[in-house]
Amino acid sequence: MAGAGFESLERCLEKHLPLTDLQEVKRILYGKETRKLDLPSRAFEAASKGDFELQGYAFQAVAEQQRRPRTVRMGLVQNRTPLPADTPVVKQVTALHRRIEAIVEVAAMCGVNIICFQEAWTMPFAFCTREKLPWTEFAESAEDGPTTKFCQELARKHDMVVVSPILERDTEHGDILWNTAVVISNSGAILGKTRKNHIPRVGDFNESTYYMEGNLGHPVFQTQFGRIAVNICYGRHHPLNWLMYSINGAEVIFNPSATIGALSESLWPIEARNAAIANHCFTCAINRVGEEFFPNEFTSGDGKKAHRDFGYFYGSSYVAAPDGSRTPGLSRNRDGLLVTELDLNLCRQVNDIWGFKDSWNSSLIRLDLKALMSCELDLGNWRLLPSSVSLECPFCPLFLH
Ligand SMILES: NC(=O)NCCC(=O)O
Repeated sequence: MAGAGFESLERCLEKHLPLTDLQEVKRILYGKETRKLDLPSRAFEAASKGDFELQGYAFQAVAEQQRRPRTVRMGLVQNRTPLPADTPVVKQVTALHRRIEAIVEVAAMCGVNIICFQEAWTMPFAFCTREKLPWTEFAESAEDGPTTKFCQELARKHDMVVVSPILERDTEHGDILWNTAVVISNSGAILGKTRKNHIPRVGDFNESTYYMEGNLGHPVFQTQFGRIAVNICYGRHHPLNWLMYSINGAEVIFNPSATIGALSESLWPIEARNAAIANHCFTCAINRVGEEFFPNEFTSGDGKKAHRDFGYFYGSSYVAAPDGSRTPGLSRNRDGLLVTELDLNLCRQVNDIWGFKDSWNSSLIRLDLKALMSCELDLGNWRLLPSSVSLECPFCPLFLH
């Protein structure tokens, strides 16, 4: 399996295909071409100085007579952990804050309205080890931990919504851990938080040693720039998860991830993109970059020899649109910022053409009415919760309100 030596699928195609073939291959593989964004030269200079990649693309919607375009710019950040995993915890967190601060400065130059970082961005992805200390020391309060305060400053300074996926310690409720994303308004206020709904138990992804499946359902956050949701990493393999965020009104669903080539690289271009198509929304898939080594060897009960590394995190962050088109990916081997301009009107335009969600939406409305009117339900596997209008599916974290 290729590591850092293989830069990206796009570079490989561009290097080896004649131009006319390349255009056809891209049309079939990537859908309607995204326009390259004209980003300021000082942003490219700052990115080059900071040694990270900067790419920008725009998706287009048709001009409507009665709605103005709802144009917003998204920033997706992928990065390696700058310091070795055995460096003191606070030093690692501080180094990551400095790195992200520099990338967010460039995002601001590019007019980004909403920025999202990778899963558990303040730490190495140490859950493979199954050791508790020092890794649990990376956990912070979602409400007033140092990383949330740092992101609130960024949000205020740059007038930017910040989506900050962290390892959360819920100090108000028994000090337990969660895999959480904090959503911070461009005013600096905390809009809320959302928790990873599906926890992997595959290969070295031993996350269930640390935290449970999320208990916050599928919240959607109304920001000044549109309605957003966060489907954390492993949640992207579960179509009903994307569906619920979309039914709850999300126009853009972020998928901050940490995943390795040997496990998921062939699924990566398909899953978030398919979710954008199936749910008539934009999806933003973000993955970390590079290799991380841990002080002690570990195994995961799968017959593999004891090892100290997680494997190769292949970056390749991208954005997909409801019409099935997508941006090229960031590279597999460099830190990067992907700036994407979206017209959110495209969600409804594609919904009107394909209508994939219409049957879901109409049946949900019927369920709500039935629950409200009689509270007598015959819904197979669904059961009525005390609120009388909420239904819970026993097989997956689906809640209907
Ligand atoms: N972080 C995480 O959930 N990874 C699981 C592996 C995958 O989803 O590709």
